[in-house]
Amino acid sequence: MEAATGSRILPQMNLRNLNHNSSSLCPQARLPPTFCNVTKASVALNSNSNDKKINAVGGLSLNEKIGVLLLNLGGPETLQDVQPFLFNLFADPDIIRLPRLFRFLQQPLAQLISVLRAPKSKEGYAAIGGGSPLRKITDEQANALKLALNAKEVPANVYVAMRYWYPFTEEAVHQIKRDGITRLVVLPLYPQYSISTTGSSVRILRDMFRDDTYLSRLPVAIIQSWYQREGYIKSMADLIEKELQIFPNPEEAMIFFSAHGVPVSYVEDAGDPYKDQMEECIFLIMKELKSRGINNNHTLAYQSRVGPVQWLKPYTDEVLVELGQKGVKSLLAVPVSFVSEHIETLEEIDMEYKHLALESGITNWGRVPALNCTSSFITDLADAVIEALPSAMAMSTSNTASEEVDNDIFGYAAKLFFGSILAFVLLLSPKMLSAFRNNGL
Ligand SMILES: C=CC1=C(C)c2cc3[nH]c(cc4nc(cc5[nH]c(cc1n2)c(C)c5CCC(=O)O)C(CCC(=O)O)=C4C)c(C)c3C=C
Ligand SMILES: [Fe+2]
Repeated sequence: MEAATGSRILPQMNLRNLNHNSSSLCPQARLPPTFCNVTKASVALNSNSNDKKINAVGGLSLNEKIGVLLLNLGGPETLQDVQPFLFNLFADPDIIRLPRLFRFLQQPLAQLISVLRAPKSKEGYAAIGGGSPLRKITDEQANALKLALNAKEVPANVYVAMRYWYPFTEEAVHQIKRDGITRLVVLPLYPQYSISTTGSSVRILRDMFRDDTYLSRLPVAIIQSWYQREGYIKSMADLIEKELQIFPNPEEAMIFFSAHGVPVSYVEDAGDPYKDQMEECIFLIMKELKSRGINNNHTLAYQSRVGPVQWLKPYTDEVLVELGQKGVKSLLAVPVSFVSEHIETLEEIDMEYKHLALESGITNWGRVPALNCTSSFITDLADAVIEALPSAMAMSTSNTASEEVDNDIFGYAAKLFFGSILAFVLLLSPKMLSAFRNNGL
């Protein structure tokens, strides 16, 4: 079982500094073991007496019908879609994290915030052509991945499951059932794990799978994060190296990693490993660049904050101004949380941040494109799928992470207390609500 135990999808298990309350939970974010430990999962496969005919891919049966489920966020395709898309996003308890007692406020709050936010979002989508390119690019990535898997003699169907817009996760899962898939790999298109992205999509998958006879028996492997994979790191380094060549003095350009932010409370209270994984990811990309003789200065900042709470710092807009004031003249922006072009690269970075940087004294601006269908990257995703396949096992029906956390009386009391304050602030303070109209306060 070399593919499962030696897999490069496992090293994230070694991350320090993660917040675990229970040894039976997954280090990524208090998930049940089924969702994280592919090494354990491989035991289940070995004990499957139906696997008589064995093929080259980690001892799989030749009769397997393999599926790959790509998880992504989704985006509005037209300006009319923007408010309902935002409603779906803010109605997600992994995005607006209310304590249980206040969950009844989730939908009314989502309605309110989506209506308040829609004008600002619409402006952004209008500036990039009237809608998100995410569906088109994700479909292209799915096709490219299918071809890459075929080239490696692993025929598979590749499905796209969006969290907040079409094609919704439910549609993809129904298609998987209709196609009679017998083994599934779940691959989030987020290199780093966050409760708000991969965590949220996996939570709804788990709910769907638990309640369905066919799905609850389907062997599934979930790749929680893959930012450490050599193929991904090298592909990112290739893009950076190429883009640096465009600067008049490439060695003088500051490499500016701009990651999507999350509220600080995700990391500090809920144990989101996102920040640790992001920092390690940047370290690995810089190490790869150094091995190629590229020793530019670099920095990491967080973009796209929404609402009246503290997000991960430093903030991209503030750092850009500071760098300009300090005399940095050349800057290469590198979006690093996401592998497709989307509103936050095409509008926020290419328009808003570029404008701010030039205004602050930076004269040479560059931006690394998103990986999209870069062939070395797609080939690496295909390898990740193949390595994960042998470890697929049926999803367990054990308690969900949130149920376990909610059993903690002190956590519950704290949630009640902070929840009351949050509800008060959100519902009674129009000033705070206005924060959702713009980025941050
Ligand atoms: C309010 C909370 C939000 C959290 C937490 C969050 C985390 C998060 N998001 C991405 C990637 C994407 N976000 C996108 C759109 C988007 N995200 C939020 C809010 C949060 N994101 C909003 C309100 C929106 C809508 C756009 C806007 O109004 O600013 C998208 C889709 C972009 C598209 O082209 O349609 C992506 C992708 C990550 C990686 C992340 C946490 C790590
Ligand atoms: Fe987002």
